[in-house]
Amino acid sequence: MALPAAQFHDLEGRGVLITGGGSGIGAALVEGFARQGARVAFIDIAETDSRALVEQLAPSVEHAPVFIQADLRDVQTIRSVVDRAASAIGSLSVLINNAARDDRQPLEDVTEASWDESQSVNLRHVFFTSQAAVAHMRQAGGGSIINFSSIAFMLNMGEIPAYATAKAGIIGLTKSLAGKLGPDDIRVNAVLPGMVVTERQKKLWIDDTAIAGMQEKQCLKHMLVAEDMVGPCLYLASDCSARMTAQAMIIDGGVF
Ligand SMILES: NC(=O)c1ccc[n+]([C@@H]2O[C@H](COP(=O)([O-])OP(=O)(O)OC[C@H]3O[C@@H](n4cnc5c(N)ncnc54)[C@H](O)[C@@H]3O)[C@@H](O)[C@H]2O)c1
Repeated sequence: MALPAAQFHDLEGRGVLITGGGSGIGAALVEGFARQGARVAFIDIAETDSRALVEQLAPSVEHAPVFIQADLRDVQTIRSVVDRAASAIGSLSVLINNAARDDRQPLEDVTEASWDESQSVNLRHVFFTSQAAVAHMRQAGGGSIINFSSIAFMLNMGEIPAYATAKAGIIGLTKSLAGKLGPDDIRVNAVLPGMVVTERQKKLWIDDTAIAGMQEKQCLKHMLVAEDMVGPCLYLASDCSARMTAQAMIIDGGVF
């Protein structure tokens, strides 16, 4: 699957911040928005992949993406990196909270520390990054926040209690933020990907049998890849969805 051919002209020159943009779905989003002519900044903990992505894209897009290295588990640094991103790209109208880490952990092995770690990498930064972005969006006259949840929390998967909790929490957070920020014309929506086959997923968790098993459940018999998440996010970022907020959009090939 290639990136969508559609052009959303209102995204040209728009300030877009993507968390976890260095690899996987985030990297496809960085490329997808950059190819729309948006001014993209992305935050990631991983330097090598992120720098390689900027180098790869810079020659062929109007505005080279700006990479800011940070660990989003560290709440103290979030405000300063969001401010840095906004000043590097000139304004901030779109925030995509995509960073996460879907560690598996059997029930018996969960500790207080591992639970808190999971919430810090999968949920807490979604709130604090949004909180830091709001001032910039108000300045820009409005905005769109897109939060990455997952269908995983609806699949009764026993080995991901903390991750599933975080991804379910993102739906509640999305609705609360949408209620608070609607009067400022800041829209907040969630996306719930299905099984998206990325390099990391293949390396760590899924094999051909798992992919075939999920395709069996999907209405659409295609393997989902990172680029499949780009079109829905372009739509949610664009004025095409101007009256859509507090929603959760499932992109899973029709499992649910
Ligand atoms: N791949 C799937 O099948 C799938 C399914 C459902 C939902 N999702 C969601 O989609 C989003 C992207 O998933 P993905 O598969 O591309 O993940 P990924 O692991 O490939 O990429 C996540 C990115 O976040 C970055 N990151 C991780 N911890 C960080 C931290 N502390 N600070 C800053 N950056 C950090 C990583 O370096 C990486 O670049 C996630 O929110 C995930 O939960 C993915």
